[in-house]
Amino acid sequence: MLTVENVNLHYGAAQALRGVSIKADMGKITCVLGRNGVGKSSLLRAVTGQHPVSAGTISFQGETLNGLAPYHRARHGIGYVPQGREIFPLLTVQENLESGYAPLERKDKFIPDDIFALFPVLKSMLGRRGGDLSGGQQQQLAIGRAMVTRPKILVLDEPTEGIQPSIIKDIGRAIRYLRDSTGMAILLVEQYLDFCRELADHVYIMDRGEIVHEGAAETLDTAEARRHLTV
Ligand SMILES: Nc1ncnc2c1ncn2[C@@H]1O[C@H](COP(=O)(O)OP(=O)(O)OP(=O)(O)O)[C@@H](O)[C@H]1O
Repeated sequence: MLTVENVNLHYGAAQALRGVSIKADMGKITCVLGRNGVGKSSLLRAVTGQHPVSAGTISFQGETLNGLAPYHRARHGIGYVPQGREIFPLLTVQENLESGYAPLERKDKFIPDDIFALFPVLKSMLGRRGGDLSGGQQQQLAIGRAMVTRPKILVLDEPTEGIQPSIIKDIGRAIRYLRDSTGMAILLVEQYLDFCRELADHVYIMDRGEIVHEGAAETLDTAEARRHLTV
C-alpha cells in the first residue's frame, strides 16, 4: 500500500500541498479529483520523487520513500505516466517502450505481451516515431512504457486529458485489467468526474492544496464533487 501522510510541498514561497494524507491500496483504483491548479500533479510529483516534500511522509509497502531519487522509486515498483505523456518524439514506439528497461534486471528486459494485447495499435506501430502518433496513441504508449517497468503501483496524471472518447474507454479498460490481473495499486488524478466515478474504488477530492472529501466511489456525493470541480 502507498501511504502519504501530512505532506506539505512548496515551490519557493508558494505552498502547493497542505497536510495531504491519502492511501492507495493494492488491487484497488484510487482517484484524486480536482480542477486545474489545485495540486494534483504536485501530489504525484511528491509520490514519484520529482519534487521534494517540505513535511510529511511517503511510504510504499512499509518503506519510507522520502529523499529517494525518482529512479530509486521506480526500482521500488512505482510506475509513472506523467501529464502530457512525455514520450520521446524522435524515438520509435519500440525504443520508447524499451526506455522502461532502465530499472530492470537483465532477465526482465523484454516487452510483456499483455501491453500489445491491451493496446494492439502499439504493435502495429513499433517502427513509427513517437511524435507521429495521435494523442490517444501516445497516452497508450506512455502507459505501455510504465508497464514495461513491472510496477507494483501505477501512478497516472490525467490520462484522459485531450483524448477522444473511444480511446478513453480503452484506457479505462486497461486500468481495470491491470488492477484485476496483477493486483497492483493504481493511483490516478483526474478532473473528469464520470471517468473517475466509473473506474475508481476510492475517491479523494482535492481543493487548493488540501484533501476536502474522501470516500468509497459508490458513495461519492456527485453534487459535492461537481462543486469542487467547477471554478
Ligand atoms: N514548478 C512550479 N513552480 C511554481 N509553482 C508551481 C509549479 N508547478 C505548479 N505550481 C503551482 O502549484 C499549484 C498546484 O499546481 P499543480 O500542477 O500541482 O496542480 P494540478 O491540480 O495538477 O493542475 P493541472 O491540472 O493544471 O496540472 C498551482 O498554483 C501551480 O501554479
